[in-house]
Order: sequence, then structure tokens, then C-alpha cells
Amino acid sequence: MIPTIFALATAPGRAGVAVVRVSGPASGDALVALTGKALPAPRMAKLVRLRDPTSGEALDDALVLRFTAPRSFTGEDVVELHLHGGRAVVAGVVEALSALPGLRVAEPGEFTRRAFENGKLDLTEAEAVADLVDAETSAQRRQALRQMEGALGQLYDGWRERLTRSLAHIEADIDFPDEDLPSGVSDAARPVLSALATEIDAHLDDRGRGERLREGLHIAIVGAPNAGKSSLLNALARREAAIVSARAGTTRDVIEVHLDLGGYPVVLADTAGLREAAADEVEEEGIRRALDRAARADVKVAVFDATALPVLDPATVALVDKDTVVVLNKTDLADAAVAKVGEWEAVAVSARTGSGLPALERRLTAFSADRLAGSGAPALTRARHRSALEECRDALRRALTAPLPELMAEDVRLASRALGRITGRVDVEDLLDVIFRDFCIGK
Ligand SMILES: Nc1nc2c(ncn2[C@@H]2O[C@H](COP(=O)(O)OP(=O)(O)OP(=O)(O)O)[C@@H](O)[C@H]2O)c(=O)[nH]1
Ligand SMILES: [K+]
Ligand SMILES: [Mg+2]
Repeated sequence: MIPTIFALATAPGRAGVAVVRVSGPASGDALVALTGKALPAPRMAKLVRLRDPTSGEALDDALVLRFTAPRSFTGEDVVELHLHGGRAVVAGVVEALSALPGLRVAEPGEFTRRAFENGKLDLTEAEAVADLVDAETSAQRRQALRQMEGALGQLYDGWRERLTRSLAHIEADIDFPDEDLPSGVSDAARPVLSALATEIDAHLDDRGRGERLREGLHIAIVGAPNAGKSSLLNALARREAAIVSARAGTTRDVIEVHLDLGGYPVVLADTAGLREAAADEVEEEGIRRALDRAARADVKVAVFDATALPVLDPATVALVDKDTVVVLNKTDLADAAVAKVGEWEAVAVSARTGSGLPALERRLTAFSADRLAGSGAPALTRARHRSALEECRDALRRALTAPLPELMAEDVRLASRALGRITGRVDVEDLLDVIFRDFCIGK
């Protein structure tokens, strides 16, 4: 017998409403045990008193809702208890449910896993449920919703269907070699396979847009000590996240803040000031981390001190490239009529007065849009998908140069299998633990 699972589906802690979700064959019995009444009609909310079945003690007046298999999120019988969101209410209901036969607390992601196992969602849609719950900005929400609606799964399943048709042609060639089939049916498969390999390449060649949109664009602030990097981070974050002081070499660790720039998620990092003569080994390590972060960032903000012009810090100059926004800070102290740093157009700002910051935010938003905005096509959102697609594409390229139809067929089968693993159509048992482990309990 499949165990019936339950968990608090809303965030823990005090709240107006808390929802406890129950899924599995015993969920209807559990509701009867808690209410002492006959089951309400499916999909009709009903206000009822819940009592502890053992002690008879009143627990809450709750709104209950019942879904019958297979028409529910998990595809099983589901009961939702909409409780008053007090800790004691939730604890009382959870305790009463735990005492019922056949019920146990759900593991992280177990509701969504059951939905996948019952064919309610493919794997990309299940992953999108987790992304939607984690979405912090509107662009992230849009991407997760599209994927949850099946846009990505449909793309991959469509590719897989094309492979299945090609495979049928190639197999006909193998099975009936002497028949008078139009010369080399497997030759007809070649253009299809080649077009698909090209499409997959184009889908892969997206500078990691979908993955970046899930994680946030990494922007690193770099510059000489005291250029005002931490002051700038605080001004952009609108809180005192990093320590600011007149002492050169204040920042050592990389300090991260999460920003929402025009709907795009950004992880902005403040770093240690770059200089040759570090005061001690701690600062030296800070500089090493700063350079490392700069190397891995999608975008750099190179901060120069307007009061130091025309001298430019060489270590910062060395980091400027096409993915860098050059910023001239402390323009409240200097005559910054020229927003130029050497040859570069700079954004003139004052972290102290806030002048120029809206312009800097606009520049960074434009960078984010360029990196993260989609063309409308569904984006690849996970490393797991990327490696399966690469495997598929490589198998297709091998198929195209295979000397025998038998070998060609084998590679097409491998390519199809790689695609099937993304949506969960083929042997993914080994993947499920990894995928659903990232979910929180109650999802
Ligand atoms: N007048 C003025 N002072 C600023 C401005 N930005 C920063 N400062 C001052 O410059 C000093 C250094 O600022 P920080 O933000 O600590 O500089 P930093 O680049 O983070 O320095 P390190 O962490 O040591 O590398 C502090 O005294 C700030 O108050 C600005 O726009 N105008
Ligand atoms: K400082
Ligand atoms: Mg600092």
C-alpha cells in the first residue's frame, strides 16, 4: 500500500492561513477521522471543526478541500486543510495526522515527485515548480511559468519524435536491405538528423541565459582601495551591507547582495581593493578572492576615484574589458565635467550624494537584459539539461558519419535516450533523488 503523506505546504511560522496538504489513498479517511463527518463533495470548500481523533479535543475551525484521484496535483486522493496559521494549531493538526494509520510526514519534494510518477508533470515541469517557488524577480517568474506550462518539455519531446521517425526509416533499411526501397532510405534520415543537430547547437549556444536567469547575473565591483566600492554597493543595495571606512584595505571577504534590476536578478559583489603592497596576508587573500571573482563575473563594475585622476590604478585598468562598466566615483569632490576615465566613457557617480546612481542602474539593467532577456524561445535552464543535450548532439554527429545503417541506428537511439532523460520519459530512476532533494518539504 502506498503510504499517505502529509506536510505543511505553506511557510512555517505564524501566518493568517496555513495549509496542510495530505496525499495518498488514506487521505479521505484522515479527513473523516479529523472531522467526525462524512466526506465533503470533491472540489467544494467546506468549513468544519477539526478535532484530535484520540482525545476529541478541538483543534481548529478549518476550510477543507478534497480532490479525488486522478484529478489532483499529485494524481492521488488529496485533502487540503486551510487552518488558522498559528503554531499550536498547525502542531496539533500535524500531531493528529501522525497518529493515524498509514500516514507519515512527506519528504522534501515528495508531492511533486508523486505528480511526476503519476504522469501529471514531466521532469522539466517538476523542476519549474521548484523554480517558481524560488523566483525572486518577475523575469524569473515568467521563465518558470513557461517551463511549468510545458514549453521546454514540448520542445524536447518534439525533437525526440523526429528522431523516432528517422529511426524507423533507418531500421527499414536494415531490415529490408534487398527490397527495392528507394535508394538508401537511411540517406533520407541524414538531412533530418543534421538539421536537428544544428537546432540543438543553436539552443545550446545561448550564453547560459536560462541558467543565469535562475541563478542571477553575477556583477563584481572592482577597484583600488578606497575608490568607494563598498559605498557603491551599499548605495545600490540601499542598505549598509558592507563596512565603509577611510582606511585603505577595509574589505577583505567578498560581500554579496541580491538585487532586482528591472525584473532581472543580479548578485552584486563587493571585493577587496586591488593593490601591490597588501598590509598583511589577510588582505593578500582578499585580493586573490577579488581577482577570482572578477574573472568569474558576467559583468564588472570598475570603480575609479575622481580625486586621483589623471592617475589610473593599473590593476583596475587591467581588468577592464567589453563586459565592464567603468565608473568614476567621488565626483562630488572633483570637477567631473568630463565623464571620461582615460579613453573610456565612464558613468560619473557619487556614492555619497547618490548622484549618477540612476544612470548606473540603467546601464547595469541594460547589461542584464542583454544577457538574460529571451528571444521568446524557451530557454535551457539547468546544467542537467545542457549535458543531456550535448550528449544528444554528439550522438547525432556520430550518426551522420556512421559507415553502416546499424551503427547509425544505434547512435540515433542514444541521442533519443539523452533527450528522453531530460523530460523523464526514459530510465530516470537514478536521477529522481537528486532532482527532488532540492525541493522543500510540502512541495
Ligand atoms: N566624498 C565622497 N567620499 C566617498 C565616496 N564614496 C566613498 N567615499 C569615502 O571614501 C572612503 C572609502 O570608501 P569605501 O567604500 O570604504 O571604499 P572601498 O573602495 O570599499 O575601500 P576598500 O574596501 O578599502 O578597498 C570612505 O571614507 C567613504 O566615505 C563619494 O562618492 N564621495
Ligand atoms: K576603505
Ligand atoms: Mg570596501
